[in-house]
Amino acid sequence: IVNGVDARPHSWPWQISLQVKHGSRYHHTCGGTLIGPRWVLTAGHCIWPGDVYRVVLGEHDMSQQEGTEQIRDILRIIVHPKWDIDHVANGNDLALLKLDKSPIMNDSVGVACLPEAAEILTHGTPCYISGWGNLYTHGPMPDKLQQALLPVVEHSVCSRSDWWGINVKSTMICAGGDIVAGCNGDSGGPLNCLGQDGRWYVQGVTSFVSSRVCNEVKKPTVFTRTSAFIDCILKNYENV
Ligand SMILES: CC(C)C[C@H](NC(=O)[C@H](CCCC[NH3+])NC(=O)C(F)(F)F)C(=O)Nc1ccc(C(C)C)cc1
Repeated sequence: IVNGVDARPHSWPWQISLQVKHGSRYHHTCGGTLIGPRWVLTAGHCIWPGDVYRVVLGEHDMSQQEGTEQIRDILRIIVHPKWDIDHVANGNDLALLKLDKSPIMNDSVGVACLPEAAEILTHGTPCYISGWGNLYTHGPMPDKLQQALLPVVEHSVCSRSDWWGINVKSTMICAGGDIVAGCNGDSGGPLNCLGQDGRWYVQGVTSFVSSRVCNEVKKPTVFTRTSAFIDCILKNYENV
């Protein structure tokens, strides 16, 4: 996250770190959201066939053992059937991970709320992006989870030709701008938006930013709109 701040530890208890195995060590590759006792939602572009992953929950400072971390292996990975890594602008940048067993729910680990199917964010809804992505383009990863308030950019603006144009679909949400933005490593993480009921809802899954600079003017961060995939998510819930 570019121009974010350290999150208060465990204030986004559904935020997970998706870690990929290289040799004998695992390292953070993407964010994700715990949406059920044994289910994590992340981005399709985070999953590479043949790689081995694990999920770390209750994480805050990656450089410390804080005693709140819980590590789980993944039983099953379901990438959206229409996700195409060569056509990120087509959308469907989602994957579901089934954990081998549920983590212990406590102050540091909890399940996120998902929006109603087809729900559209009202203009000006406060949304925070969270993640351990780069602090700036080609910059370092932070140790501590970062967060930033991202203003939602309505579709009519985001799809202007000098903004994202036709690369942004109605199944996506744009948020942020030339100050705050997601960056490499924030992929798959949540866009946390405050609901009318005072609860936080995960309205987006971090998908892409400009390939030139993470916080490029008129290229806000683009998220997969979770409310467009509720039926799809729930269908998998029951079947696997
Ligand atoms: C150095 C990084 C930041 C490059 C940048 N990466 C990204 O935006 C990757 C997702 C890449 C998927 C496709 N390979 N996502 C992220 O970094 C995230 F913002 F989610 F954290 C990118 O490729 N962005 C991109 C690629 C294609 C498009 C087409 C829609 C034109 C737009 C942006």
